[in-house]
Order: sequence, then structure tokens, then C-alpha cells
Amino acid sequence: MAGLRTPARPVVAGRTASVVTATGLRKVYPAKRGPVEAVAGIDLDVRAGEFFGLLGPNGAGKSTTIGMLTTLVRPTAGSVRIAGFDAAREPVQVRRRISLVSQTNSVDRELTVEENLRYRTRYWGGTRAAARRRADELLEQFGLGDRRGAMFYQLSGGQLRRMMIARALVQRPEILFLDEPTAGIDPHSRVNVWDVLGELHASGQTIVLTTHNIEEAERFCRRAAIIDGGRVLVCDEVSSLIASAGGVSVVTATYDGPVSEMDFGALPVVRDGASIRVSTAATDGLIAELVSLGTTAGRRLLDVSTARPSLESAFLTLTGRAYRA
Ligand SMILES: Nc1ncnc2c1ncn2[C@@H]1O[C@H](COP(=O)(O)OP(=O)(O)OP(=O)(O)O)[C@@H](O)[C@H]1O
Repeated sequence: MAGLRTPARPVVAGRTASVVTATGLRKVYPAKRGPVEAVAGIDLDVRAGEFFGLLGPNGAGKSTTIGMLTTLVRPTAGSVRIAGFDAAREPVQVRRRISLVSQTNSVDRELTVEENLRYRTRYWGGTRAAARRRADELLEQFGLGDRRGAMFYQLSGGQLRRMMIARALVQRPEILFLDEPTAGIDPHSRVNVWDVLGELHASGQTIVLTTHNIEEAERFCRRAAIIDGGRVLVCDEVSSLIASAGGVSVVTATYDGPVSEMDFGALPVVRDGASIRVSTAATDGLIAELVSLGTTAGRRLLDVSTARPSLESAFLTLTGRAYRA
């Protein structure tokens, strides 16, 4: 049953090979009010065994990018190679090597949790006995053993998401893609899903996911591309991205009224209602300056908080804009 063997990790000249490569990827959707350029020329390179995040605010082009990487969306221009196969010319070869957990519920609603896993394994060519074994393995691995007889509507949001991930893994895909795996589930279940993904990564699984949650990306992804307006702003190890913010902290200051008319001089501020956010490496004297600027404008400074250098400060430094999920 070749489809259920653990795929070998491709190695080129002693170095782990790229398993996902996107070159000049672009997507323009036709729309009534004129074409929408969702992805405006993206290059990506993911190596075997990586835990890679496509991070960006809503509408940045993440889902479209993952759609093109997984053969579901046809690129307007550019190319995708998966494990050495061209996604446009060899889509079947590509689909055999990948699995996608999409944002929408893709489980079979007529079947129990266990049946979903068994039928999926059979679909990929497993014998009845192999399907039973694989289902048992996955139920145990994903903490769903006591839910094996449940229908999808009897599962919590987190259990359903874990089951969708388990179902995507029956054939042991070389690359697991996930589109917003923690969207719409409660905080506790979110951590649970990230834990599951962390364990998969530790076992050698290549994972590529999209997320708009900048804190979760910072905590869990090893390498990330920050996407905005259909372009990759930066792509690097998460720790390097944070370091590239140059020790910059994000200071949030809240006044007793709107700050839209306030003059902050040369301070690079992002205004939001009664608050401003400043990304700066020079915090000395900043509070006194903010108090004084407030007094000049007839505003009282109510609160100041400082967040350590993070992916969020890297985003602010890169774009001059606060990150809005
Ligand atoms: N089928 C479509 N037809 C027209 N425009 C589309 C289509 N799909 C996406 N778009 C537009 O393309 C842009 C990128 O959307 P995409 O869903 O790829 O972004 P995203 O980063 O995944 O955001 P979200 O997290 O909100 O889904 C958005 O402006 C969106 O409105």
C-alpha cells in the first residue's frame, strides 16, 4: 500500500530540499467592478520538514496563495512546484503528495469520526484492515478515541478541527497545508490545535499554513512570510524577523479623547480613535513627550503600555501601519 508509507524526506547534496517552490505567482480575479489582483507576484520556498506560516491581515491574499499552491486556484501567472512536480502540468502527482485542511468543514456529514477516517484511508487505496489500523492510530494521536462514534455535529469546534487534520493525514502526505486552522474556535481549542501541529512538525511533517493571528504565528511557526496587498513583504525565520525590527518596541498611548487632530511632530505614530501606536527603539523620554504633546492639544494621557519587540513591531516597522487582523 504505497500511498500509506511515510514519504522519504528529499535531501539534495546534504541539505534538505525545497518541497514547495512558488515563482512569480499572481492571481487576478475577474469581478463586476473590475479585476481584483489578489496575489501580485509571490516567490516562496519551503524546505522539507519546515513549519512555515503565511501570515497577513484579512484580504492579504493568503487563501488565494494556498489555493494556488494546492492546485485549487489556477494562477494568472507564475508557477508552483511541489516535491519536484509542476502544479499546472502534473496536478495529479502534486495532489498525491499534499493534503489541504481548508477553512470550511470538509468531513463527511453522514459518517462518524472513525468512519470518516476509515473511508478516507480506503479512498487512498488502503485495505479494510489498514484503514482500521490507520483510523485507530489517528484517533489516538489526535485525542479523539472517545469520540470515535460521534457525528460531526456532536463535536466541539476544536475536536472537529483536529478531526479534519487527522482526516487530511490518512495517506501521510508529504506536505500538509492548512488554511487558518484555528479560525473560529475558542482559545483553549486553538492552543490544542497548535499543540497537535507542533507534534506533527516534531515528527518530521512539513506544514504550510495561513494565519491572520500574528501572536500565534510568532509562537508556533518557525519561518514565516508576511503577506500584505498580495505581496511578500518579508520571509525569514520568525526569530530573525523579530530581530530585524531592530529592538523596536511598540508603545501604545491612550488619551482622554480622539487623537485624529493631534500634532505628533516627527514621531511616527499610527492613530486609532483615542490611541496611538509608536514603533521606536528610543523609549527614553517618550512618555514625557507624549504627556507634553497631549497638554498642548488639550488632551490628558490616560495610559501607556509597551510591548516587547515582536512580529507585530516588525510589521509596523515594515509597513508603517499597525497590524489589523
Ligand atoms: N473568488 C474571488 N473573486 C473576486 N475576488 C476575490 C475572490 N477571492 C478572493 N478575492 C479577493 O482577493 C483578495 C485576497 O483574498 P484572499 O481570500 O486570498 O485573502 P486572505 O489573506 O486569505 O484573507 P481572508 O483571511 O480574509 O480570507 C481580497 O481582496 C478578496 O476580496
